[in-house]
Amino acid sequence: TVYTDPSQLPAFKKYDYIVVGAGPGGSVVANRLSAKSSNKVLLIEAGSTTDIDPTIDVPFLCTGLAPNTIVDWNYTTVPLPGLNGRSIAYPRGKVMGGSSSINYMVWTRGPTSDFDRFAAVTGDRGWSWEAVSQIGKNIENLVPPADGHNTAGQIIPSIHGTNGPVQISVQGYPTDLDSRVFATTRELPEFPFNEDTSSGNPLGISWSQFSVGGGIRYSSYVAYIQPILSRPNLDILVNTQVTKVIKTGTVRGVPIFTGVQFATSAAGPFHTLTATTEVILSAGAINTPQILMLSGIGPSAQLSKFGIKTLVNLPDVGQHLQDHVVLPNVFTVNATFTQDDIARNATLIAEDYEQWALYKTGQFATAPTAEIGWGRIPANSAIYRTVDDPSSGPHAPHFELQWAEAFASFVQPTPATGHYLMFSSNLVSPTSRGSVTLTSSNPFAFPSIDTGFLTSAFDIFAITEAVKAAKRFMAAPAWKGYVTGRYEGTGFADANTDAEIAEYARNNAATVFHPTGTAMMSPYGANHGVTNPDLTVKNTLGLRVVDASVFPYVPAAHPQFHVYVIAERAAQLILENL
Ligand SMILES: Cc1cc2nc3c(=O)[nH]c(=O)nc-3n(C[C@H](O)[C@H](O)[C@H](O)COP(=O)(O)OP(=O)(O)OC[C@H]3O[C@@H](n4cnc5c(N)ncnc54)[C@H](O)[C@@H]3O)c2cc1C
Repeated sequence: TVYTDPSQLPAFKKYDYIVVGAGPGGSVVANRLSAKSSNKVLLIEAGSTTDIDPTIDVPFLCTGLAPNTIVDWNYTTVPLPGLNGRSIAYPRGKVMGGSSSINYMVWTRGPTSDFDRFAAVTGDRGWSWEAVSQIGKNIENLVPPADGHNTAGQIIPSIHGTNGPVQISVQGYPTDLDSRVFATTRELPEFPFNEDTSSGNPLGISWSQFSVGGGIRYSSYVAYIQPILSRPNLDILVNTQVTKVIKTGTVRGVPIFTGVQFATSAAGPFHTLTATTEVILSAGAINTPQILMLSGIGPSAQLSKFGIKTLVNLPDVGQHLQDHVVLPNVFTVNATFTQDDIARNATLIAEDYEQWALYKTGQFATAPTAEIGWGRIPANSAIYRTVDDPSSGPHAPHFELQWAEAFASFVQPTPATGHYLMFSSNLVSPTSRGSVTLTSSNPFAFPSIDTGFLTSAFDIFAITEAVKAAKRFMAAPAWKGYVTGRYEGTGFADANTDAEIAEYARNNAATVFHPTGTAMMSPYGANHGVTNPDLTVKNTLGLRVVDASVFPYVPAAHPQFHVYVIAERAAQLILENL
């Protein structure tokens, strides 16, 4: 049953598990635990059902879902020193499916060494690539792209699953841009073609894969919750924010946290419920640490500042926030049609929408970004004289390259005329780390988010190298006559020296929306970290975190796949314990 207000919950109902948050983490856990009919599961989500915005389903319209919408938490960061003091929008999905309902649907698996590093730093081989790769495959259902084109040579089907809940597909409707990108891979040996960057060795350039199937977005809601709405042992409570977890007892001095408090506004009323077995926090990398701290689980110095009694002193709650930096480099192009023309033409939008609504085909049935590439800074770079390579291994990327046939900027509005190509340089192995801290003991007050972007020597070096790589790429013969210049409005046209490129990066960079690490895993018994390798919260009982907060390092990839992986394994661990 889906309840839209806490007052609707029948008083007699008891739950074995209460899952907080319906993003990829919470959706998977709620599904897998309720697959066993004797488990009674309650899933609580702060946002509403997805029908609040029908464009959620439309892949092409993803960029309109945030910031400043009803399906976004509408956070902004603090002024970021590395971005010349700019505060940036920090979208997080607030709707069933969480951020997977508003994300850009890019589907990537990181390098094998990322998972092996998780295993190494947690002391749990269960997180190694070898151990999780089958779990990952079982999540996927590879289907044809929306235009049904032959994808031979654009993906290696044998490494993907075909029976899992999340439909994935190669980008649809190839364009001129695609031919030029792949022509460049033949012209410049520095940028090799990689038939499938999800193989565990992502280096090189490939067709993009998306969590899109049959022309619609496959969010965690569509994949994991919608198909099981009729399960009698699963209840879902939407529009309701969990304000803290509650200590319900103690075993040999260890506090049990199986209670939750929730409300729809700061004015209350505040309701409570106790799970008979476990509470699973899947509120995402910003809200999970906020809930922990509001509950008295976190750095005691910070908690006492807001009059919150420390029940479990865990200094790393909210710390070690790691995210990827996006820097959209805009080129002007000699074209008669780019995606810019769609945004400027209401008739075209209406037509494309109608085609999508009727047939789930056409421009709107595919995501707006095109190819994807992953690269490393040269091994003989000067930076290595002072800094160790922060990547997880020799096949792990430092930066990502991504194309779209349109203007894109986080600081400039789209110009009313002209045709553009966006070629972003993203930093995916940052050494900078930030934090999520409380601003108040009021659970409805926004936490303070500091991403720490571009505050380390390595990060500014790597983003500068990534811009230079993008420039070399676009100087290949394949772009002759098409690319007419670098866009002036963002300062890109004048970013020539390393110092100028660094300044241009500080003025234009934003987030790829991949926060992780704020409840990071560490070995059992370690006095750092927040969660154990089985994702239980240290020095507690009955409480687990299953979401992007637990990664000790941000994956060098778009992370949704990785969140599904940790959630599938977490569900296995919970079920095995019974
Ligand atoms: C704009 C955007 C674009 C992105 N693009 C991509 C992409 O192309 N590819 C990719 O791989 N990744 C992408 N990501 C990242 C990816 O979506 C996230 O890593 C992933 O969704 C994280 O899953 P999660 O379960 O940890 O948290 P979330 O998906 O954020 O889910 C958390 C859920 O918990 C709910 N919640 C929070 N607090 C409470 C509370 N107190 N009580 C009740 N419920 C609560 C939230 O409303 C939300 O529904 C993008 C993210 C965004 C925001």
